[in-house]
Amino acid sequence: MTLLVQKFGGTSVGSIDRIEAVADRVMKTYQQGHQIVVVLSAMAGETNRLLGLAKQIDEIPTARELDVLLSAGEQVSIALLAMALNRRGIKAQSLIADQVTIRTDNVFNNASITDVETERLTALLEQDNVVVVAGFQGRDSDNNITTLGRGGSDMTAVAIASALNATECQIFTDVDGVYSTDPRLVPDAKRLDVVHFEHMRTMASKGAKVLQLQSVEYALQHSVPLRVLSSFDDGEGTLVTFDIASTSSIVGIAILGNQVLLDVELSKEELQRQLSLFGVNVWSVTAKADSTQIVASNDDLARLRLVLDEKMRHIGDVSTLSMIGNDILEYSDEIRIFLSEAGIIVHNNQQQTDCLSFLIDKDNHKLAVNIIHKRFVVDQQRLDNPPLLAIY
Ligand SMILES: Nc1ncnc2c1ncn2[C@@H]1O[C@H](COP(=O)(O)OP(=O)(O)O)[C@@H](O)[C@H]1O
Ligand SMILES: N[C@@H](CC(=O)OP(=O)(O)O)C(=O)O
Repeated sequence: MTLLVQKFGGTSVGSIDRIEAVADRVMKTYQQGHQIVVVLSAMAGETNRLLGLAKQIDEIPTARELDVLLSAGEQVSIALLAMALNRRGIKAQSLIADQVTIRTDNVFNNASITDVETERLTALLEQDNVVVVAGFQGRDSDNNITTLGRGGSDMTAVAIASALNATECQIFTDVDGVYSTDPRLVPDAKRLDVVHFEHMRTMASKGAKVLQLQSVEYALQHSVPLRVLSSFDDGEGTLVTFDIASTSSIVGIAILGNQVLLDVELSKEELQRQLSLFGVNVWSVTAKADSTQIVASNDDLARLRLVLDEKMRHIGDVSTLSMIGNDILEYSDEIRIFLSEAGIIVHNNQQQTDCLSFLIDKDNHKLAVNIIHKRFVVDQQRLDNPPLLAIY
């Protein structure tokens, strides 16, 4: 008998019909003789709806109360799925994180899991229950509700899979695996059968939101077998693996959107001091002649305004385009030329061993990712693997 942890994201449980479809899928796996812990996100749009309510009260709501509010979304979806399974004659119980217990540190809104108790999960599994656990939430050492940061249900699933030594942690979502780039932006994107953990980590850190970054890092550290699958269709999905199996040097392209480029009339040192004092994280800090440019998340704009006030000027909405793979640093100049020929301005660029990143205007990111993907993924793979000549 194998033990599987199956996580279903917001779109996969976005309506009663979708929850019924998840129940059918879970029932099928259960009837094949597997033990299953299901981890659910809130129904699609629900976390944002709750966030919107909070912002009507306060643009920067109290962090503790925000977690009490946002964690409510997952409590709804787990109860509905457990009911749907019960109605099918399957024993199922839903548990919020506090009931499991899933312990975290005390960083409200962005907590890290420190420990998952297995006693209650194991007891329920041994009594043939499907256990349906609320993702995204935990409990700190003072008994407060915490949440794990956006996309945090992936983290819940991986931590439970690790604690229970599950055979596989399966992340079911609205695409049928990890692609060479976001298939919603690039119709030509290719599904990867396997992707190496290190590359997956870089892709997640650069905006490929199909897996949450912390969950990939946790799975890597704790050797949790991880697979991304479609909750809509059957198929093998993408296995995130420790073996290096990729034949081509370029693995994929990630886009990190929702960023702003800001110019601040402060020295780099003074700005960094202010940011760390107020605990605001920014992605890049570049000293200019009389000011400092930073790239930050749009979500932090209200807090940055509070800290920096009139010293801060909003230059524009930007995105980071990153190409990930082995031995790719040699492509840097070629990509810059290619982008400039397409009329796309590169505000800044960075490189690390397996990744090249370019900061571009948000309005250009769809065009940029499409042309870079065609030139460096589709055409390159054609060159690497020419089609065999047909012999008649
Ligand atoms: N390289 C990629 N491969 C697959 N999907 C990607 C990639 N990059 C971005 N995505 C996006 O990730 C989405 C799935 O993540 P998310 O919306 O968080 O799902 P869920 O609601 O199931 O947690 C896909 O719909 C797709 O648009
Ligand atoms: N509901 C949370 C947690 C989550 O993981 O959601 P999803 O799996 O839909 O990305 C969020 O919206 O961030």
